[in-house]
Amino acid sequence: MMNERMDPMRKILFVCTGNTCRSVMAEALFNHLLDQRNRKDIVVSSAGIYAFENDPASHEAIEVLKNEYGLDITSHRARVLDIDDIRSAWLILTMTEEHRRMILDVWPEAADKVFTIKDYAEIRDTGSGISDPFGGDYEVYRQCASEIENALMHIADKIFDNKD
Ligand SMILES: N[C@@H](Cc1ccc(OP(=O)(O)O)cc1)C(=O)O
Repeated sequence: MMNERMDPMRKILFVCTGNTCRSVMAEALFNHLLDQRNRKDIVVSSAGIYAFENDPASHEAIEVLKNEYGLDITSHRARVLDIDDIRSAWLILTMTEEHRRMILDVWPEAADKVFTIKDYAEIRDTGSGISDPFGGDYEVYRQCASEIENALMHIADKIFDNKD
């Protein structure tokens, strides 16, 4: 992986399919974690492999983040992953193995910085993916956010412990 001393702002990019549910929640939850730990050296963003540009976050994702975490994602607008994202990212965390493979099919040069979020968090439970909550109810989204949050806490510990 790129030596972080080359760029004081490390960019972490979360990727899902539509950039209206999982990666948006991951972006907001990780930003929240960074605020809590007073880390200003990491920039977070998100994108989707098949996003419809400018779609807002899904209603359920907005409600879950507001009610369960006090976070406002109403200003989010979906966007498609592009080459600039790939080049500028220090770390790219995908929701599923399929997302990871799709990225590497197009940009094999990114192999050393693309991981599924669960693999990078070293969580080995029921498979390596965060399932798509699209079309599910509030509880499905609440569980999805909680699964993402758990992975992100492991990732924050890993990044900060190893890189300080
Ligand atoms: N299934 C949607 C696209 C979509 C897929 C997944 C999805 O969830 P996420 O943002 O977590 O990838 C959002 C939107 C459609 O066909 O309109």
